[in-house]
Amino acid sequence: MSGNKLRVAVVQMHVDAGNPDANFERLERKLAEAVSGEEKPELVMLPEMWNTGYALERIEEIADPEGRRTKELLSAFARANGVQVLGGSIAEKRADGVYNTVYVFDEQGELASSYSKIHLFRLMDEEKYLKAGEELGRLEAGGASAGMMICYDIRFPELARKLALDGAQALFVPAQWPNPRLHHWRTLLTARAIENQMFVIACNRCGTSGESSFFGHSLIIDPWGEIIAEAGEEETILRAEIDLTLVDAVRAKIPVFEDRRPSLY
Ligand SMILES: NC(=O)CCC(=O)C(=O)O
Repeated sequence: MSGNKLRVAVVQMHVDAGNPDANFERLERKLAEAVSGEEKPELVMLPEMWNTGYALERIEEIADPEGRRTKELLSAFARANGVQVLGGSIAEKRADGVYNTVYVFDEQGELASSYSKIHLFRLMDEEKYLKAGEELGRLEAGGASAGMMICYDIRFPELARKLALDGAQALFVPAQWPNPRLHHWRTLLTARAIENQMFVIACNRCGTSGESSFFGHSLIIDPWGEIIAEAGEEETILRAEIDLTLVDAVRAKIPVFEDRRPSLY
C-alpha cells in the first residue's frame, strides 16, 4: 500500500460445478497470473463458491471439510507473495452443515477474518442445502476498515449501511450472479457505492454451468458511483488502484451520514 492507495486484482474465472479438483487447479493458475507482472496487487479477490459451484445436490459430499484444503492453498499463496487474499467464498463443510464462507488471509498467510453468507438465495435453492451465517463480515484492507457481502446480500441495503455506519470504507462482494440479471447486478452495486459513499469491489464468475450462464462483469466502483474498472464476459484479472482518501472527500462534499434522520425511520 502506498499512502491510502490499494492495488486490487479481481480474479474473474469460470467455475466447474461439482468438480473441486478442476477448480483448485484452475485457481492456482489464476493466482499465479494475478501476481505476475510489474505492478503486483496488494489484495487478490476471488468469486463466490469457486471450489464447488452450485452443485448443491452433492454439496455435503464435495464441500471442503472445515475449509482445510482452501486454507492451505490461500495461506501459502498469501505468504509466498506478501499479498492479502479475500478468498471468494467456498462451500465449507462444518459439523452442523455446509456454509458459503469467505476467508481473508493477511500478507503473512494468517487467517485474518471470515464471513458466511447471511442471506440464502432461494432462486438457486441455497436455503435447501446451505446454512446461513449469523455474523457480519469485516476486514482491514489498505489500512482502512471494510466490509464483505456475498452476492444476494447486496439486495439488502440495510446490511451495507450497517457496515458503513460501523466504519467500512469499502465493500467486497464475491458473487455467482447469473444471466439475465446484469442490470440488477450493476445497479445494486452502484447504488450501494453511491448511498454509502464507499468503494465497491465485486468479483463475479463467468462461464456456463448446466442451464445457468454467468456474465462476469466484475466491477470496481468508487464512492461517487463511477465505475473505475469493469470486466467483460470472459475470464480475466480485473485490476485497479483505489484511493481510499476519496471516501472522506465524497462524504465531506455531500454529508449524507450527518444528514441522516434515524429517529424518523
Ligand atoms: N449466488 C447468488 O446469491 C445469486 C444472487 C442473484 O443472482 C440475485 O439476483 O440476487
